[in-house]
Amino acid sequence: MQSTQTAQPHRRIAFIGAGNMARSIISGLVNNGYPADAILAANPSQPKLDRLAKEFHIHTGNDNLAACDWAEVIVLGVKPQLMAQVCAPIAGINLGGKLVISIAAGVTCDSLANYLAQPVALVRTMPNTPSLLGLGMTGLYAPPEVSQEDRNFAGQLMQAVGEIIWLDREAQIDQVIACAGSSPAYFFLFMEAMQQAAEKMGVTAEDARAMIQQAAVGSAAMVKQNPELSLEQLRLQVTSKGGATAKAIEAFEHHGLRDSVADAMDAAVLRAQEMAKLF
Ligand SMILES: NC(=O)C1=CN([C@@H]2O[C@H](COP(=O)(O)OP(=O)(O)OC[C@H]3O[C@@H](n4cnc5c(N)ncnc54)[C@H](OP(=O)(O)O)[C@@H]3O)[C@@H](O)[C@H]2O)C=CC1
Ligand SMILES: O=C(O)[C@@H]1CCC=N1
Repeated sequence: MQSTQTAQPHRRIAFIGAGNMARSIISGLVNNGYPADAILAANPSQPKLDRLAKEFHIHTGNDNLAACDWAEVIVLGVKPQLMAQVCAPIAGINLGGKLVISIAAGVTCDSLANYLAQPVALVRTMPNTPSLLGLGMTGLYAPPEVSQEDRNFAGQLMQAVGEIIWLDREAQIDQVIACAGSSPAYFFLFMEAMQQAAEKMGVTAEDARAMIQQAAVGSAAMVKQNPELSLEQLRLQVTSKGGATAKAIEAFEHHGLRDSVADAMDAAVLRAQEMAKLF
């Protein structure tokens, strides 16, 4: 895995599918100064497009083919199970000179190349929703034939919404799903469980959320700002011998938190591998 940073010119980007993830990336791009005039979102239902147009002043439309014709870079942002159906008409366009970036989980480069039915410059990415705030984490993989210029553009694009990691092997995309694509949901679940427990103790939902979210933000910042400290060391700094935290940690370990986390991450990888066979 390696990262890259080379300034790239702005190219016209069409997002095919304007759902949660596309919206996160578009928001991050525009907020980072990518020209709104060079971005188009295509989606079947209008309300999402209206919201994007109003907030980010990008082009919008319902015609995927017109969007792909206009674009120099096509970002496929539909659900994996819709990918074949969405790509079928796009395969009729000459994609020569265009770059196609997929954000879909579980759709391989081979499947995408088959769906698009022509030699095409493809980059597979696995972003996550914190991209909305410019705090995303994206893994990228490109087959060997993809040019350095296209790799640089895809890397630069995703760097506009957070950090990136280039992957040497496509299978590593599934590890990125387990570690970063899906993991915001794990953290939300953990905070949700904490909030429920706090409410059971009699803390108001509002106070519980205020305390938990600030503790989460502070903890993440401590991790980032202290790269010389292991996660274990950071945990031990909180865990006074014979104190309250020690008892809480003991309860987590007793209930097998580590095994639960490992099982959950294995399940995410397994499902991504299953999807790759299905879609
Ligand atoms: N959400 C996440 O955290 C992450 C998601 N991903 C990947 O991103 C992709 C999108 O996920 P997500 O944004 O969550 O899903 P959403 O359902 O929010 O977005 C998918 C969008 O595709 C649109 N769509 C459906 N049919 C078509 C069509 N024929 N042409 C154009 N657009 C169409 C839908 O429109 P409508 O609603 O109007 O039907 C919807 O807006 C998935 O492949 C997923 O694997 C990757 C990383 C993280
Ligand atoms: O759940 C999913 O399949 C997608 C991939 C990572 C986050 N959402």
